[in-house]
Amino acid sequence: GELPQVVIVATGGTIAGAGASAVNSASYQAAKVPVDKLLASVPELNTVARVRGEQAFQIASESFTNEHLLTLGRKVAELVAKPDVDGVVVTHGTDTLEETAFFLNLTIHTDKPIVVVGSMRPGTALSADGALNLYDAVAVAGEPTARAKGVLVVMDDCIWSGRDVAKTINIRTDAFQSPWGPLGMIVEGKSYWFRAPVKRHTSNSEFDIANLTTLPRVDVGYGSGNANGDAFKAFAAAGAKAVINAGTGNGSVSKEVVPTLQELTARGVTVVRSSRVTGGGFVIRNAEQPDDKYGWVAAHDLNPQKARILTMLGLTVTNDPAQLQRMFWEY
Ligand SMILES: NC(=O)C[C@H](N)C(=O)O
Repeated sequence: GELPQVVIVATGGTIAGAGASAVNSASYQAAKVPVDKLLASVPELNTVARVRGEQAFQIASESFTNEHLLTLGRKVAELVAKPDVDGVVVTHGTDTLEETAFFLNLTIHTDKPIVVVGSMRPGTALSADGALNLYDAVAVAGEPTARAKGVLVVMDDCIWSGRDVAKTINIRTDAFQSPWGPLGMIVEGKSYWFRAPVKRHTSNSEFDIANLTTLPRVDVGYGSGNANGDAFKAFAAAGAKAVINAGTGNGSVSKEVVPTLQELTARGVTVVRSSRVTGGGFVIRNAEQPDDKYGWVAAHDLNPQKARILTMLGLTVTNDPAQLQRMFWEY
């Protein structure tokens, strides 16, 4: 039959990176190779889809801002609205890829596949992983079976939900993991599915960025031994509308920090309890801290950086902690 039409929106990252020599797998410059060159370097893409590229940005993903998220979101929404586009691939640095994937998962109202992809090694390196990752991502984006599953992340032969996948190691090609496992595998251009997300996403999301020019400021404070509330106070003083506590363990909060967070709540700053546990924090309401009494929100299984994304979007709708908590259960 006819090949699906897939648009590749390039944002930079290591998948567009270049090093001085083939042994440079870790020392290189991200965001160097333009999208047309990237596409031309993998001619096999043309066997799974009719592809064209658009250069949205050329940046390393650690420098992604809220403005980048909004601009990218609008670009992707515009593309999926076109009848001649069957799917979209976003190439992205891996450092904040999980945040952008979750953001798109919550804001693009479509059933068409949107796949976010990156690489751990630049294209100039021995055993570069970008070419196969890109081929896999394009194949998945052109797949009818990938529709209505939310925004996907393809890395290292695995298909993940953009909701809960996260970068868990920065020096191996199997960098991305989710506590709940991959949704499927992509092998030789064919998708093999095992499960589908049950959380609200894309077509079924209540969030709308069409008329937004900014997102509310939300900052993340990190929990550790000997913690204090100074960073949270500074965030609030600088204008944060919400703070995420990247808490220890179950989202626990040091008794040194609790009074600061209570004070912020009293001043109208939303407090969200997440967990710094990398393999999968799981924060339960009113466990560790009395959230009902304090008016706090539990981030459930969303890591602090993903909790920031949902909190920003939630605050565009409401700052009622009960409504925000509902969102953390539903998305
Ligand atoms: N592997 C990568 O893509 C890392 C790079 N610093 C980035 O996120 O843009």
